Amino acid sequence: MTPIIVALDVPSEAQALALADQLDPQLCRVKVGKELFTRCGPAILKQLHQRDFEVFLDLKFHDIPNTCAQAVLAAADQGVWMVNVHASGGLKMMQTAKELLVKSNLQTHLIAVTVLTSMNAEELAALGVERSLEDQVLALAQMTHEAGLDGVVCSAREAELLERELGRAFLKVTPGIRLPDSDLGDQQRVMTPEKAMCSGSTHLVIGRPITRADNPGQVLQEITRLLPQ
Ligand SMILES: O=C(O)c1cc(=O)[nH]c(=O)n1[C@@H]1O[C@H](COP(=O)(O)O)[C@@H](O)[C@H]1O
Repeated sequence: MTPIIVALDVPSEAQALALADQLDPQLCRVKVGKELFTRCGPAILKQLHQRDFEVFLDLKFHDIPNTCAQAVLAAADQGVWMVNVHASGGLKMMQTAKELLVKSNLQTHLIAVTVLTSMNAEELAALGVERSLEDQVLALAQMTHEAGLDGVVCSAREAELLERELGRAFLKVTPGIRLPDSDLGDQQRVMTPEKAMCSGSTHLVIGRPITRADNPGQVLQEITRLLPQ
């Protein structure tokens, strides 16, 4: 199965479906994030499922344990393949969400965001975090692992460290993927798709390099060809 997840970061159902219709569900999964979901609601998930896409619902929940767990359950009840929370919500928040999924017999993958790929070491320090960026990613990933979640969102730059410390089976879902000629945009910790896969990423989240291309379907095919088999 493909490691590529295309981020459908567009403001309407029509635009999301027009984009999805240019992508092959054999070559990628899709991600519905805060912008699209807040505009379209769960209807967009149904439309994407009807087109045979597996969906990562990226709403990055971060709340008290009960509220977060119920939101994760609500997401999983829509049949999504993956859902995420912020690891900085803490061990109890993550454990409660995982326990509710297990109790409800739902197979949805639950992962946690460590340090956003748009952040650099200075910005992290400005939040009052005294550890290095890598140590903070590792500490949050270890907590996520302890809580029994399936993996983390991190940058590909930390994937090798996490594979060493937490194993291959623990998912490393890495946004901040850029082609050599892509604009960085707001991303800071970036890597190319091939390098990311060789560094231990298990999944690549790719938005603008595909969605802003003249021919998104063709760029998806080209990236697929570049990946190690
Ligand atoms: O959870 C995420 O998906 C996420 C976490 C993170 O640390 N960084 C990050 O960029 N993302 C998401 O990944 C996507 C990256 O999009 P592009 O920068 O356009 O490739 C966006 O939809 C972000 O919301």
